[in-house]
Amino acid sequence: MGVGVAWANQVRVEAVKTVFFYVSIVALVCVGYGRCLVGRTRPESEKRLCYKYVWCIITVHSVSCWESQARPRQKRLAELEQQVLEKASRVETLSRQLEESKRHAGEMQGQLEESKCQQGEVEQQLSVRLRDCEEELARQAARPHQVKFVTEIVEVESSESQQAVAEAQAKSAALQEQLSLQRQLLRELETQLHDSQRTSTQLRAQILVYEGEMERAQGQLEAEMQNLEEEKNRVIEEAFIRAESEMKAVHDNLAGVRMNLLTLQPALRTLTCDYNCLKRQVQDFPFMLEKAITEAKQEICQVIGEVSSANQELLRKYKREMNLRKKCHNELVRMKGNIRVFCRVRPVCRGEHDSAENMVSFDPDDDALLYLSNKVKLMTFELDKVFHPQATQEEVFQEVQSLVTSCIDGFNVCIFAYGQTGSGKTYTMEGVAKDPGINQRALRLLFSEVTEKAPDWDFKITVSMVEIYNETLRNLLGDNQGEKLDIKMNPDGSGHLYVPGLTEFTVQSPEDINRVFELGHMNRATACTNLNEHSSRSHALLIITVAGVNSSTGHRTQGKLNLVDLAGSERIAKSGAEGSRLREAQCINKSLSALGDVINALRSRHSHVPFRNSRLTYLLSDSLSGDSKTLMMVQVSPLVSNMSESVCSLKFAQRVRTIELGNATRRQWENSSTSSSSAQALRQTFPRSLSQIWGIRFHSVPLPLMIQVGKPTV
Ligand SMILES: Nc1ncnc2c1ncn2[C@@H]1O[C@H](COP(=O)(O)OP(=O)(O)OP(=O)(O)O)[C@@H](O)[C@H]1O
Repeated sequence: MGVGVAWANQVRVEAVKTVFFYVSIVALVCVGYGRCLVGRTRPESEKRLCYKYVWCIITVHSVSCWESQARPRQKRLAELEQQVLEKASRVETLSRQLEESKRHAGEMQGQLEESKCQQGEVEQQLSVRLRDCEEELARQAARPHQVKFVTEIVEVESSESQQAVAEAQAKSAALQEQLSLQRQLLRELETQLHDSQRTSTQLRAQILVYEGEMERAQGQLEAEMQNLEEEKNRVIEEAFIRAESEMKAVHDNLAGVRMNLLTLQPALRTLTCDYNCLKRQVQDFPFMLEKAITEAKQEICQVIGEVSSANQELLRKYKREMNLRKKCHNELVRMKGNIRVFCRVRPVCRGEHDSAENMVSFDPDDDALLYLSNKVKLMTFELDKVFHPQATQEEVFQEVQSLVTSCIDGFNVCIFAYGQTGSGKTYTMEGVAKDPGINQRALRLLFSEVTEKAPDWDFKITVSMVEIYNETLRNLLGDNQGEKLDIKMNPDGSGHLYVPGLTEFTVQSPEDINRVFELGHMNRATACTNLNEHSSRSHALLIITVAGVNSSTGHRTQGKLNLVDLAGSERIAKSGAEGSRLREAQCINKSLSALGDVINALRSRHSHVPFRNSRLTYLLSDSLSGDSKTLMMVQVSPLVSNMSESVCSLKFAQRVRTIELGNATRRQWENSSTSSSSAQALRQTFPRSLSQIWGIRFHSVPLPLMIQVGKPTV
């Protein structure tokens, strides 16, 4: 039953598989047909090939299907045959058992017959003996006289008769005993007979049971054999029918495949033809490729030639534009003035009780105006830019960074911090560790700028640090702090100055920048007992040289940036210095005066510029002349007690600034008595608002005065 269900399941699974296969084939054909429809441009031979391919798949699958269905049937047939063999062997075993039982029953019957026979014989013997004994007894009984006689005789012949009686009695007892034994034996034989009869009855019943069972088993076996035979015949018949139909289908498919093969041949011929054509093309390809490469090379060469001539043209234009840009820049700087003056008012420091609330004030609308008021009057100072006490280091640097970067373009730049002691010069230039000043920020900016230009330009940044104390030059990056440096004319005949023995440190990474400042600060500190006091009385110079070469044009630039923290500018009279302090103050005064003279002479286009009047101006001579740019950062203390020094510093700054306004046109106005009134008239023609809108600034000091300014008084 279970086998039948499994068989049915398997047939069902096969049927599902077949249906699925045919559905997928139909889908494949549909897709193929759809593609053929879409790609109508495909050759007919390809379509035919596609159909043939599908037919082949169907044929192969049908054969494999038939095989896969025949395989389980054969297996089932083998199982049935195995079952028949098993049943046959069981029937044989049962027959053998039956034979055995029959033989056993025969034996038992034989034994029974024998026992009966023996019993008859014994019974017969016993009955004969019994009869003999009874006869004897009867004879004995029938002879009483004889006994009496015998008794008499016994009485006569007593011993003999007594013996004979005793023997007869013993004989009689023995016979009696034998009789009882025979009776017992008879009883036992009767019991055995009963047992044998019972066993025989049982065996017969068992034989009957076995015979019935055998008949039943044989009937079952025959029925099952018949069923199996029928099933086998049916299955064989079915398989035969299916195989026949499948064979027919296979034959049909085969015929189709043959037909397809016949039609494939022309397609194959076409393909072979195409292949030969392609082969010829492949053979020709290297020549075609070579030809194409040669043509492409020629075209590329032509294009390269065109591009290089265009490049040359662009380079020429670029150089022209660069020169123009430089000229424009110079013109712009010239218009703005090569000297710019900023003012920075430091905040009131902790512990300073001298409130400056009313002494310094600012114009909310104009960041170039600063007001100083003492008890009696209010003074107005106009500069290029005024930084109020809250201005950050970053804000200050924002204003000076264009000057700093111009040294990459080959300009010489000087930035001075000027002011009395304690007005914030060192703070502005050096700053503090957490908030560095112009020096560090400038070096970092230059480094990042040249790094950005690195692909086109090869720049080298070198740094030197010197200190001028009592007109003596000291190298702050060198090993020997006691060595005094000299300024000499360069023996190469270039007319430039140089300082023999001055250390030049090449900056190659941002870490180098930190190293330079640490070393400079350390060397400056080791050379003096009180750094603060010492720094007030000496000028500190950071000299940065930026030299670059353009890798494509070979164009070279060299610019120098001088960052100068000047010594304190307080008046000797007020400080009341004596001895060494007096000499220090005189030296400071001398160098600051010389700086004023140089600026004055430069802006006045004097034929002689007194650079040699101090070490400071002599050292900076190449950075102050020509197209160089100068920024003076005037530091002002907000304290009332520093009022007079603040006024002096601001007056000096303003004079410096007004000098630069008298540029090219100043020469015409020099020594002209009308120039003052002309400038005044010009100034009056521009309303202040207009001048602010156009960025043109007029100053409160008359222009001719600028030229008349002599040495700045400090
Ligand atoms: N803008 C500022 N913000 C905060 N503190 C400042 C500022 N400017 C100056 N100071 C502080 O004022 C004090 C004096 O400044 P600094 O030492 O820079 O003056 P200096 O002009 O260099 O003096 P010296 O000529 O003696 O060297 C310092 O403690 C400094 O930190």
